[in-house]
Amino acid sequence: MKKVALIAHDKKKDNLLEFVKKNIDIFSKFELVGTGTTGKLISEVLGLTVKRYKSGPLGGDQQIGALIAEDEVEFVMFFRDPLTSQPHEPDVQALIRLCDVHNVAIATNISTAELLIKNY
Ligand SMILES: O=C(CO)COP(=O)(O)O
Repeated sequence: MKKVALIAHDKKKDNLLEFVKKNIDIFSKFELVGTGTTGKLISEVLGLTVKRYKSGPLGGDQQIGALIAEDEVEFVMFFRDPLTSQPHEPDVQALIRLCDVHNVAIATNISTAELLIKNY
């Protein structure tokens, strides 16, 4: 079973939390990985085991990108905040690029996430 990656920018964390909670039966079937703060929140609030990497601005997006490059990731939920400037925007773009390079599904908003999760 491949991993599922969970990432959200600060203003989108509640949305991701709500989405994972709503689909907890599906998410609990996967090995979950996430960036630092997102992973902590999901494991603390929902009680799921999430392997946490570094916080996004400190390299977490790149660590998740490395898992994608190793073909270890089934899909990515990355709820981005397009209205707030991110100091690590190049890392965000690199992660999305690697999803395209390796043909890994990535949902960057709830509507896409809803469609994606219907496959599972
Ligand atoms: O910044 C992020 C993704 O780019 C997310 O990082 P955190 O989960 O540590 O907030």
